[in-house]
Parts: sequence; C-alpha cells; structure tokens
Amino acid sequence: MTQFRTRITHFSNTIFDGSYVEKSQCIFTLIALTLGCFAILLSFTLLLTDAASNINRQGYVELLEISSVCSLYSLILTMIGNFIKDRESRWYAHVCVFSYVMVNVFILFYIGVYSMGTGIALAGAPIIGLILFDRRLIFTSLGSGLLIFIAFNVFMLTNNLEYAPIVQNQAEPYRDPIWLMTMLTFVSGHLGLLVFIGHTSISRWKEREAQVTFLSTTDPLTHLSNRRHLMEHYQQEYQRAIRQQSPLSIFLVDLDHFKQVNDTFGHLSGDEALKVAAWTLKDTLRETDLVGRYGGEEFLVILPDTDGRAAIQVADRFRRALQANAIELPDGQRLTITASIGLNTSIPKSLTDLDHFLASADKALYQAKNNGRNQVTIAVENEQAA
Ligand SMILES: Nc1nc2c(ncn2[C@@H]2O[C@H](COP(=O)(O)OP(=O)(O)OP(=O)(O)O)[C@@H](O)[C@H]2O)c(=O)[nH]1
Repeated sequence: MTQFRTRITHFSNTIFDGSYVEKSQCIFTLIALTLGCFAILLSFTLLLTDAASNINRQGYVELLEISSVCSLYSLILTMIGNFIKDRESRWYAHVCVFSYVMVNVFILFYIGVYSMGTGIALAGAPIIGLILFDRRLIFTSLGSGLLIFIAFNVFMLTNNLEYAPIVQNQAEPYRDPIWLMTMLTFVSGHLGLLVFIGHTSISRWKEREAQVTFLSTTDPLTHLSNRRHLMEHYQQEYQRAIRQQSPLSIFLVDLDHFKQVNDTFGHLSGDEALKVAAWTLKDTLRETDLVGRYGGEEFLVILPDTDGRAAIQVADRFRRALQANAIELPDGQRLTITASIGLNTSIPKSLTDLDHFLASADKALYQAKNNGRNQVTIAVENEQAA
C-alpha cells in the first residue's frame, strides 16, 4: 500500500512538475495502457457476441485494429521521449498533444461522435491540457481537432462516411448494451485522468494557498504572527471590545540588553534567545490570546476579554518564566534573558483611540526600562483600572 502511494505521488509530481517531455510521456503511457485494455475488451466482445446481435462485426474489427495500432503508437511515442535531450522540447509536446486529439477523434468517430464519450473527451481534454501544458499548445491542437471533427461531419452529411460504423442501428446506438459498454470503457480512462488531475490540482492549490497565508502572516524566525497580521488582529479585537464593551488588555515585551546578547554570544545565539522568548510567551497565553513579533526584539500580546489585574498576572508569569529558563547555547554556555513589559488595559470607547492605546503601552515599556528593566509597568492613565 505504501509503495502504491509512493508511486502515485511520484506520478503526480512528474505529471505536474516534470518537464514537457516527462508530462507527455506520463499521459501517453496512460493512453497506451487504456487503449491496450480497450483493445482486449473489443476482442472479447467479438468472441462472445454472436453474428445476430446489433453490433457490426466488421466495424468492431476495424476499431480493434485502430485501438491496437494507437496503443502501440503511444508506447513508441513514450519511448522516443527517452531519447530527447531537450526535456522542455515543445515539438515533442506538440506531437503528443496532437496525436492525443487524433486518436480520440478517430475512436470516437467509430463509437459515435454524438455520445457521452465525446462530451467527456471534449470537455476534459482541454482542461487537462491547460493545467499541464502551455495555452498556445493546447489551443492549436484543439483548433486542429475541431477542424477534423467538422471534416468528419461534412463527410457523413454527404454520405461519404458511415456514422458510428460499429453499430447496425446507427440512428439509436444507445439501445445496444454492447455499444454502451464499449463507449463507457473507452471513456473511463479519460474520466479517471480528469478526476485525478482535478483532485490533485485542487489539493495542490489548497496547499499553496495555506502556504501563502502562512508566509504572509508569520514571522519566519519565531513562527509567531508577523507585525501585519498582529495589527489586523489588534484592530479586530479593539472593535470587538468597543461593540461588546468588554475589557481589552495589551502588553509590549522588549528583551533587555539584547544588543549585548548579540555582541557577546553572537547573532545565532541572539536568534535562539528570540525563539525561546517566543515559545515562553506562547506557553503563557490562552488559545484566544494572540502574540506576535512587533519589531526586532519586541513582541506584542493581545488579551481579549481580560482586565488589567488578570493581564498583569499573565505578563508577570511570562517575565518570571523567561528569567527562570536559562538558554543552553551550542558551546555549553547558559544564557539568561529578561524582559521589560509595558501594559495597557481599557474598555475601549472609540476606534480613534486605537493608536493612542498602543502608544501608551509603549510609553509604559519605556518607563519599565528606565526603572531598571525586568519588570511590568502599567500605562499611567490606567494604573487605577489595573
Ligand atoms: N539576533 C537577532 N538580533 C536582533 C534581531 N532583531 C533585532 N535584533 C537586535 O536587537 C538589538 C536591540 O538593541 P537595542 O534596541 O539597542 O536595545 P537593547 O540592547 O535590547 O537594550 P534595551 O532594550 O534598552 O534593554 C539590536 O542589536 C538588534 O540588532 C533578530 O532577528 N535577531
């Protein structure tokens, strides 16, 4: 099972990220297999149905020959791909895509162009092509395929070609279960590929979207929210607190003497210290609180539905935890870092105070630094509230 999954992953990686030659080879290996199986089914159909049934045996023999030749041709085309040095060769991709169109048009003509099979192939092939190849390449092949399709129509209308030569009653081929089986078997390969490509494209698209969201909202060093995401969240929480008239607390954390940490232990150790501070903050907070990197060695914590008293407890719990967790450096030395914290709390009234609320927390932080660092200071205007 694991091996099967690995093969599927390898196949999907090649079909999506491989070179033009590799992508074409993948598709043509599938076509060779599908047509091979289709030819086997046709042989059984010929063996097991009697001459009296509604199928045209001569038409079936021709279809069997065409499918076998096309299967062999697909296999040869796949093998030729191995000898092509330019892996992004456009002419090889052109030959493959055009061959794909031709193979389909021919077989569908034998089965009956006005069938569900044609619908699936016509709708599916361009979608698969546009996902995997270049637009120009697909539009040229699609154009030539449609021209051939129209040519077949003209020949049929002028009675130069027989419509759906594999059935006796061409006006109502769908009344024949063997015809239906033949069409469904031919279509199943296209349908399978269409579902596979669709499913993989959507999964990849979702994965990329999640990645982009992660990268645009996360600080790469600490994996906390970055400043942009943090400020968005701050504004949302501020608005919510105004609406619900609930308390909102924030605190700004600045690591003490961080320049000295960098100068003494090196920048990598400084980075390590930043990560430890980030994890300690995360550990201290609730699920609903948000912490992010506000600047170089500064963090902002947003505590919704939290009054000053509770916020001081959280801030001080973090301050003590940080001081207690000495960081083990790669050379065995132990580094203790401390932080100064400026806190503000309020039941906000108006969005116009948003910046002022944060600026007051910043002032309180400045005060904490001036008072000797490694402490929590509350913004003057809210000392009573806390
Ligand atoms: N290693 C590392 N250092 C950083 C990063 N971002 C900012 N810094 C450093 O943090 C230091 C901040 O120094 P200062 O603003 O002078 O403050 P301080 O030395 O912490 O002193 P006080 O804040 O007054 O306690 C600078 O040396 C920056 O280079 C980072 O991502 N990694």
